[in-house]
Amino acid sequence: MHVIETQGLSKRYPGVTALDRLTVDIGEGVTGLVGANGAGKSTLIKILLGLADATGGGASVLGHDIDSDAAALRRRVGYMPEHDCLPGDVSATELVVHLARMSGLPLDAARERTADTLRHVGLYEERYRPIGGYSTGMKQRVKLAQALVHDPEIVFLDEPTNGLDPVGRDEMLALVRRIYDDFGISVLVTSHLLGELERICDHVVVIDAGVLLRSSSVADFTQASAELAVEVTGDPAAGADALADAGLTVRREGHLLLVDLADDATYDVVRDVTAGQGLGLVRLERRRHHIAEVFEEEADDVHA
Ligand SMILES: Nc1ncnc2c1ncn2[C@@H]1O[C@H](COP(=O)(O)OP(=O)(O)OP(=O)(O)O)[C@@H](O)[C@H]1O
Repeated sequence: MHVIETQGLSKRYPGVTALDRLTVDIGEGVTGLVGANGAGKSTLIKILLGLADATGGGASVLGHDIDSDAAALRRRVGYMPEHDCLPGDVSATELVVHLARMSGLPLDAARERTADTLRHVGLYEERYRPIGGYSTGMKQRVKLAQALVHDPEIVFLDEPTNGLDPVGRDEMLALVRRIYDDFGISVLVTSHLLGELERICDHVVVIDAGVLLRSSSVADFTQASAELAVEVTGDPAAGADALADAGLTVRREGHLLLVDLADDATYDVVRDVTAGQGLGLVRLERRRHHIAEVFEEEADDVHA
């Protein structure tokens, strides 16, 4: 089932085309929306939420048309905006309870859901202190909590790792993944960093200057290459020579030997040759691409 469908969706500002006839279907799970700054990620989210009007084409979220059925749609979605938009003089608890009530929850349920959600995102005693004194990481968690408190079926997270240090990024990415794994809530998450999305997403949509470059599963993006990574104890140069003598195509990358994988017999040849040379085999694995490499290759093709 598709949770998001767009057909020829466009958004033109005077002098700028933020989205250019975007047609894409997005299924359940965690989907990454990737693109450089200004690629049109926030614009797409705002249009899907009904916060901005498209200038062409159409879209639906959870089967609701974004134009004719926007109120019903908004009851079922959560939104974490990109920029800092939190009032500094109220606590996380006060803010999230307030927003839960605006989403229609009775007071008792709003309080209970707020406590659960803030605990889930990792805010504990601090939740009673004014938000103005929070770190960036804590503010991002409050924004995430308010997107989840009314138990939506899909959440839009706009650059949730923005401004976080590496540890904070890892924690936030783990939280994002758990939104789907623990609660079955689908996620559309944006980032300009391909590498971080490949770790947590099932599917990735890449846009550039408002144009769809690619939409595919992360597994397709990172499909195994026809190359074996071999690591041996001892001198890698000797290992490379011996493998080449055995008829394999080998190149060196630091201490790794990269061997063209002709067929399954290549594994046996590597094992026998390294054993014959008295080299211990530390690693023998089929290499996987990283999304960033694939993306760079495609970008090179486009610009060639
Ligand atoms: N209200 C607006 N008026 C005019 N141009 C706009 C407006 N909002 C966005 N744009 C332009 O549309 C393009 C897409 O912007 P958008 O914010 O969607 O990109 P983004 O991929 O989310 O990037 P970022 O991560 O920097 O926010 C940019 O060129 C931006 O300058």
